[in-house]
Amino acid sequence: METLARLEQIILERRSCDPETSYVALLKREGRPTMARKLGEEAVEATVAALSGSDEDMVGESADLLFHLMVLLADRDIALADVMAELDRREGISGIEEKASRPKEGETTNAH
Ligand SMILES: N=c1c2ncn([C@@H]3O[C@H](COP(=O)(O)OP(=O)(O)OP(=O)(O)O)[C@@H](O)[C@H]3O)c2ncn1[C@@H]1O[C@H](COP(=O)(O)O)[C@@H](O)[C@H]1O
Repeated sequence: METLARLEQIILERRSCDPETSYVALLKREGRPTMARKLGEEAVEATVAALSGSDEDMVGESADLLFHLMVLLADRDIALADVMAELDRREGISGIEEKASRPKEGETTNAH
């Protein structure tokens, strides 16, 4: 957690650096669609590692995935603390229970 908080600060600082020497600044220059594409690619790579890679592959791809998520959150001006707060809010709520409480397909939340 401390590591992610530090990474968040580093990313905020590096965004305004020279894209020739900073990958974060390069992603900023390329723009949000590139950041989003990279996040998607890293998610796929992590998925492949989970299914057929070594533990080392899985660790590496997970780190890439978290890094690119943090870059995108920074670009959206969303604080890591907000994501952590959402996870805290969900603590103790079973995913099964939460899914079952959603409106069924065809149902609307507004009674007319
Ligand atoms: N944690 C990371 C980090 N993890 C992954 N990466 C980079 O993310 C990229 C991952 O992309 P790929 O695996 O797809 O590699 P690739 O195929 O070469 O990339 P593309 O050609 O597809 O763009 C690589 O360039 C990695 O070096 C990271 N780059 C930076 N950081 C952190 O961000 C800090 C600031 O970095 P700079 O802005 O580069 O100074 C660093 O000190 C680190 O703390």
